[in-house]
Amino acid sequence: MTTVSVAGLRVSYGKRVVLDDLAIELGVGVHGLLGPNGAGKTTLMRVLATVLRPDRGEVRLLGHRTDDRVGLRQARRRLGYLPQAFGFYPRFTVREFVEYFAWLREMPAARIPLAVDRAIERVGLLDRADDRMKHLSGGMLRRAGIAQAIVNDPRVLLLDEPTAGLDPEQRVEFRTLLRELGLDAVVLVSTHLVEDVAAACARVSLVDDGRLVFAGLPGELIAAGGDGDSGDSPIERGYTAVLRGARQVTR
Ligand SMILES: Nc1ncnc2c1ncn2[C@@H]1O[C@H](COP(=O)(O)OP(=O)(O)OP(=O)(O)O)[C@@H](O)[C@H]1O
Repeated sequence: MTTVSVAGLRVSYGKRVVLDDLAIELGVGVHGLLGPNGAGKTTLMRVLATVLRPDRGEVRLLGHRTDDRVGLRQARRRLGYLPQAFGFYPRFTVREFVEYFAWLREMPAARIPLAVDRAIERVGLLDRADDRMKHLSGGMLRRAGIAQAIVNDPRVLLLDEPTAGLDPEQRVEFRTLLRELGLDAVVLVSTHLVEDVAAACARVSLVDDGRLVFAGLPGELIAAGGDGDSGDSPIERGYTAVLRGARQVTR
């Protein structure tokens, strides 16, 4: 079942059009979002997270249109979002930080304490729950960010470069968490680590210069690559082959 659907999406910053007539449909499961620097991944995430209003196009989250006030509020309650860069009050503890997002997403007060501890536990930060945010390492901050994104048990979870700064052990644990979350939610993960996609994503989309140039199974992306394509792994070679093909078509 499609739970996120975008059609005819156009977004510009000033005169620069960064997403142009983009359409994408996502169902339950983990989806990887790949693309070069500046391709428009974060912009797409921000539109889906309802923090950036598109110039035009239709965005539906869990059946709700985001240009409708009532629908927007309903969708936001079931949304989780880890931005690429996120702010926080440095004196908040990890627990206070996650609690704050539970409250923002209008969770029933009685459910918050358990949900907060569960989210912190799932990212492996329970032993640091009472530490102030300003005392965390970069990778720990990222994990606190993931905890706030999942605290409301979201049906649509948007993670913008969640593995940036995670050590290899944490990255492996995070992939396990992703697969768990993807059992009953739409999870969209943007990353530059093509290997994360091969390991944890059921489907993959590739954006280049504001356009969707590939959507399919990781195996299909791998199959697109050949020995002559650059890359250290089969999926990296598929990635460069698809980009090269898309750029030849537009020239
Ligand atoms: N606030 C902004 N104002 C003006 N231009 C912007 C703004 N945010 C992004 N852009 C431009 O929009 C384009 C798409 O940026 P976006 O951050 O969505 O790409 P990305 O695929 O997430 O890149 P990266 O992999 O480097 O994070 C880029 O050309 C970028 O310079």
